[in-house]
Amino acid sequence: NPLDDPAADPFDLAADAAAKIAELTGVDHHDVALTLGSGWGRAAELIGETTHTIAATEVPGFSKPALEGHVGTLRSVLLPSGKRALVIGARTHYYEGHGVRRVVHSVRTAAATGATTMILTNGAGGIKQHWTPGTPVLISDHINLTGDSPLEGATFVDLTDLYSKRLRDLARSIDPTLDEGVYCQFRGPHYETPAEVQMAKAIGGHIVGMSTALEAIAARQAGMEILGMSLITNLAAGIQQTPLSHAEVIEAGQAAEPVITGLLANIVAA
Ligand SMILES: Nc1nc2[nH]c(I)nc2c(=O)[nH]1
Repeated sequence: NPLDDPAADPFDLAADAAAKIAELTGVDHHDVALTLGSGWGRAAELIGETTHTIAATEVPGFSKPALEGHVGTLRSVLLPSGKRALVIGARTHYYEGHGVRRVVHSVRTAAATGATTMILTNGAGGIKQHWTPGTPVLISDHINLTGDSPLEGATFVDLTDLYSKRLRDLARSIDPTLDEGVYCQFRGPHYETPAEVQMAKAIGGHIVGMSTALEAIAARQAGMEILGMSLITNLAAGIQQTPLSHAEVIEAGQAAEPVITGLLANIVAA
């Protein structure tokens, strides 16, 4: 992967990726980009007409996803409004150990296609007791526990209102029952111990996951407005009395799919 070359410029590679997407789709500008996390995979079918589907491996800097449940494609979707959405079904997780540049390449590429709104979705563990598996929640802020950053050098970027309150209010105007919470990104790939979940709770977290925070920082650096949403597919360790299982996670995501993809379709159409 060209991003593995320390001498490579990640922004040049994002521009190359955007040019490749334009070449392969004939679409030279996208307005909004969506990253589909566990359980959100079907959203592209509901938000508009998918006119082009590209294998992510055909685009510079993207790689085959390590996680089943993630499709390695990029899709250009024509929205009812006539705007264009770039749907990223090829998320690289930080726990894959390929470095943070690979994790945020899709966001930088989306910005290079012209997108000014970045919608980051994920599957995550819930700390609030009343969140049952299959509950979608808005991300109000994050706590980055990775100890890493996509920003390099003296790049001091403000992260106030990182998860746009305007877009959260828009989402709530569509579904007033939507709750929100602070997302804690752990490195993973292991799930948290009950003690780590209690730590996350003690420091003000409501959601635990293994993605999103680093992508959001890169999206802010690119000047994008960000909406983050988590599908609570399990209660975090210790909050729920039974052990976590990946199978349970996939199952809860599938059950919630029609609800959350309809929500996403309405938000994007607004
Ligand atoms: N860190 C973390 N990530 C997750 N992703 C999903 I789906 N559930 C979890 C969880 O409980 N913890």
